[in-house]
Amino acid sequence: MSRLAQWCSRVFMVEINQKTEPIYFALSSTPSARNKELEALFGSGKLFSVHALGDDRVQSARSHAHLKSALTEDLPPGCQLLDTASFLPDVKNSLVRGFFLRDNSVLSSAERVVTHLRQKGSVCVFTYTRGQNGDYLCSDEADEPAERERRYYVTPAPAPLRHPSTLNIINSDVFYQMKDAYKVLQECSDVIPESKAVLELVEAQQLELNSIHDERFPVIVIEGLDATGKTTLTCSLQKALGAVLLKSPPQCLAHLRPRFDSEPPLIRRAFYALGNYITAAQIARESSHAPVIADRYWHSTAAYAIATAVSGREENLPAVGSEIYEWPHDLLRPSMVLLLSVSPEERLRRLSHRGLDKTEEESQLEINHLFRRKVDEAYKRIQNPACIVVDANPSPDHVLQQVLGLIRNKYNLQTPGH
Ligand SMILES: Nc1nc2c(ncn2[C@H]2C[C@H](O)[C@@H](COP(=O)(O)OP(=O)(O)OP(=O)(O)O)O2)c(=O)[nH]1
Ligand SMILES: Nc1ncnc2c1ncn2[C@@H]1O[C@H](COP(=O)(O)OP(=O)(O)O)[C@@H](O)[C@H]1O
Repeated sequence: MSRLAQWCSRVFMVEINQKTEPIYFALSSTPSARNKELEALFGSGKLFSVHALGDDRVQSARSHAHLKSALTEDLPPGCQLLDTASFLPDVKNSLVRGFFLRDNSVLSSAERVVTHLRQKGSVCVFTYTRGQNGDYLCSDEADEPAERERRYYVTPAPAPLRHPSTLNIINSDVFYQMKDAYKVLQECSDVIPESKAVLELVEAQQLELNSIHDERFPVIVIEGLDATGKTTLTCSLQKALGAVLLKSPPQCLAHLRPRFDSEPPLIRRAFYALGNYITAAQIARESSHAPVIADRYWHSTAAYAIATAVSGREENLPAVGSEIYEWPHDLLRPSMVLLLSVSPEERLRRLSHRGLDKTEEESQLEINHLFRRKVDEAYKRIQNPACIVVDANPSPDHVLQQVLGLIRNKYNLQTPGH
């Protein structure tokens, strides 16, 4: 069966932008009635869909990232590059991300770029052309000549029940067992040697964790977007409670973060997930003799991963109660998670005062209110434990007293010297 024939069971989703509904279409051997949405999408010019190929999930993830930068760099002005994906409706792990090219340039120069990529053999390219009766046809240059005689028509497809971007989240964007994240970095170790260092640190900490059982003192996690006041509050709590201050990712991984922050989500999220397991071992050790304050933990990892993976509107997030928001059963659970909530204006004021360079995701937060809203909503949907939202707009001391009150109400924690 030709590759194009194999893709006939799939639905394609093309996102014009983050605010409008995507356009869905499928390929069929029979033409369909004309459809204004497809007319708007296919309109005029040369059209291609391009998907990176890879022998395994690590190679596919990295090829997709390289393809995006290659297309962004090489495509001439006049070409539109749209995020696309193909999937089997409501089938987990069936999502294949790619790009849809609309070439309105004078010299159809996108075709040269696409042909070059196809010749390198690293991508799957479908070409869309307008038929005599005004319908649209799809062809695959890589198909055998005999196969190319077959005609595949673009036909409208209904929107699926679950937004396609939620199909691959489990164990590609968010990990629910250490061994699944561990496996991703094992698969990377030949192309990313630093993976070995991370795996060695995890093994060392896990050995230690197995020897620690009792957790006598509370473990309080402070969560929130950048510049909501986590660092300020966690330092004050450390002093006020005589607590041990930890963070995720742990300090022992700090020098490796830039390396993994430059990798696609599959690898980056596995790195952060393993960072949480190392932090968990440190929490288990320290909470046997003192209260522990953690600056970020699994809520950050899951919320940023989910908000990044789920494209389009906030409504596309997995529904409240979804398994996607469930805490990993093999990850130490904190006693309390406090989510610092600050108005967008106050947060920007603090960010500008802080003057530190922002991570790529924080830069995203500034230019993309939609992304920020999705991170915030994902934080609040995570269960077991759920976050307690704290108004962090007031002064540092007011926030500290508010949080100390919450902690003391729940635990009989005395301030040293009181
Ligand atoms: N800590 C942490 N950050 C993550 C994770 N996934 C994505 N990120 C993003 C969220 C933020 O954009 C950035 C946070 O980096 P840091 O943890 O170093 O926070 P930083 O100390 O820079 O800012 P902060 O003052 O803690 O908000 O990394 C994760 O699993 N853990
Ligand atoms: N409650 C607060 N009111 C006003 N400014 C604050 C408050 N908490 C922190 N800040 C200031 O806001 C900036 C970001 O605070 P920080 O603790 O680094 O946030 P985060 O760790 O969440 O990124 C810093 O300049 C800090 O001095």
